[in-house]
Amino acid sequence: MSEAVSPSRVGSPGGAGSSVVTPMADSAATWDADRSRLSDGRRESRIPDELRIPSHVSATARLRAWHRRHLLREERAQRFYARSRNPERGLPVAGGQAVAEFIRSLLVRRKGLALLLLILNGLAAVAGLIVPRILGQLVDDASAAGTVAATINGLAIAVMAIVIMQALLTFGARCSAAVFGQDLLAAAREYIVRTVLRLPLSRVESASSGDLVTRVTRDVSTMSESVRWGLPEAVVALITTVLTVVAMVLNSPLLSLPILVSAVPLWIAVRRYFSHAPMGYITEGGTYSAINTSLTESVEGARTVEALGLQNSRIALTDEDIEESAQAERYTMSLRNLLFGVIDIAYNTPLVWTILLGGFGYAEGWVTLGQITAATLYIQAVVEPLDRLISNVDRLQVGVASTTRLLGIAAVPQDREPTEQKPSDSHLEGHDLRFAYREGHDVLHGVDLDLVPGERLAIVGPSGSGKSTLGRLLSGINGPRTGRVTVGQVDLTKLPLDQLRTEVSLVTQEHHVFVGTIRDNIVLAREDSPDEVVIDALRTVDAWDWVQRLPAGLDTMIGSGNASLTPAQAQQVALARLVVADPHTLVLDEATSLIDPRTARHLEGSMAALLEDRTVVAIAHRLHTAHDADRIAVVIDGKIAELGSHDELLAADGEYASLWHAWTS
Ligand SMILES: Nc1ncnc2c1ncn2[C@@H]1O[C@H](COP(=O)(O)OP(=O)(O)OP(=O)(O)O)[C@@H](O)[C@H]1O
Repeated sequence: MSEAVSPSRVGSPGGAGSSVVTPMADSAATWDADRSRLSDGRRESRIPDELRIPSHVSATARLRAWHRRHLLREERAQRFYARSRNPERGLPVAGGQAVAEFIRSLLVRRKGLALLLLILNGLAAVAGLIVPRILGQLVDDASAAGTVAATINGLAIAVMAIVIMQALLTFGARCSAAVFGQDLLAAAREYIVRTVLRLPLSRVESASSGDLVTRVTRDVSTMSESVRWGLPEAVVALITTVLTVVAMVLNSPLLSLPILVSAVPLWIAVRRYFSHAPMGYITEGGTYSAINTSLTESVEGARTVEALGLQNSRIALTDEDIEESAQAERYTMSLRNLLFGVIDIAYNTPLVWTILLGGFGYAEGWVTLGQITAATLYIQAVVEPLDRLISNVDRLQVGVASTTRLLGIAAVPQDREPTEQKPSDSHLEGHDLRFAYREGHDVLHGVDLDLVPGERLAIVGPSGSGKSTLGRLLSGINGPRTGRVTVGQVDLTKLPLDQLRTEVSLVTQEHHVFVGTIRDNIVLAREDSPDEVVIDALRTVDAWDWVQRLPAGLDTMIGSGNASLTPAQAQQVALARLVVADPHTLVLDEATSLIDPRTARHLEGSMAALLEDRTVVAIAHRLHTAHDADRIAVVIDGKIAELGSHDELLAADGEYASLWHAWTS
């Protein structure tokens, strides 16, 4: 007699083997979608041949070709950006206003530290600006007849004292910047962790895991880098630059004309850069997510890739992703090159003009030698902070792009609105349940189900008929499109998640083992559970024997990089976790299918005590599970076609009866 009982699986390899079929079919669909992604032109990574720059052409032709390529990359970045802003296509990207509000909220709470940072940097910058002025005075005094050596010595000592003071102020400013940056970073990280943890499960599942992982790893580290270093450095550089220019004007308005004039092209270049860079960097981040998504899919589906011979298409897909990312990086690189080119010209030319203008002004008696000296020193002095300002602003742009992606996670709409309502009892009821994974494609069509507290209901039906979807709705993972699932008259979607899990829990084949001790893994839902409760739970699921044989017993570290558990043991740990959580209703979706049939029957036997007095909805893939149930719901094409006890359904001689006869014959 076959153990495989889901009607569509009758005749397919039974037991654990059958569980491989569905994932492979699902994965094949994903791979097919990937292949069509390759062929439908959405991926457009390569630069067309006509835009390739031939080797022996004139400089103007090269410049024109470079410009055409730049425009082409810009167009592609715009298209990629538009796609990534579409919330239907995975995790959204936040707008500039949300980023500004986020940064403002971080800064407002650290006003004191931010002010100290500004004051110290301002004083250090002012100290640095006094030195050229004194040196200019020194030149004037030295060139004037009759200046006594004591005056010159006094000025030299003043320069030394100011340089020492500036060094101390700079040191203090850098220390406060580091503290400020670390504090901001910690706050930002806490915010991200909180945000990710409150993501609705239904949205996490529909988002690409590669994208989510890229956001919480690369984007967090990029944002941190720019917050820790980019922001304080940019503030310091900005203060120094502004004060240097002010000092130049105070020293000689005439000699500051060249630097003021060169600010115009610089302003234009910076504006142009700012209007394009955010999109470029967001696109760049999106392409990293795409690479991670393809790689994650390939690694997770390695068996399917091998079984279906998809290696070449996976490699081609990853190549396309990498090429697309390279093009996005080249686009932002050309934006930077353009900006830095203009900056180089903008601050080298004024030096020449200042000296020329200074010579002319000196001859005309408009300026002194000291003013010319101070002006040239100021121009030299403005180069370094200006350079730092621009490169840190660029770093901030990358950080802002990452922040928009991180805040995009927070923009994911919630799928439930928790209220204070408390269920009056443990009566679970579903009424007129309709649900669609894709708009306009309902997979449940008005299901009504009234569970009697304490009953055991088995759901059977062909593959794809909607059994698991119904299970997800009954356990509150997804909210129905229409209708309500209530426990004690309260909608499941109106219960806070931690309360929901003590009312009803879904148990699936995905039994995750977290890194930690066996005890940690079991007390997740009720962290203060004593060891006796943990051991009882392990006994209930028949796991205590093997756990106590482990060298460290309950303290044995499991999860990635530690002692590995067999699938059956991992499932037992997951079930023990559930025993401790103690919900009054359990939805079991293939909960025992990975365990070999004998162990499964044994486990089901030992779970009888747990299941007693609880409402159990078992999505049944072995007909004996259905046979033992109080009632059986036969789901066909998203509707309950039959509902009744084993005997009643056999007597009715419908779908269930024919399944049963096929299984027992
Ligand atoms: N995440 C999803 N996104 C889109 N469609 C989905 C998703 N999950 C399930 N579906 C579709 O919804 C329908 C019902 O699926 P469901 O998994 O509920 O059926 P099932 O009866 O549990 O099947 P099986 O016994 O094979 O697990 C199927 O057509 C399936 O392809």
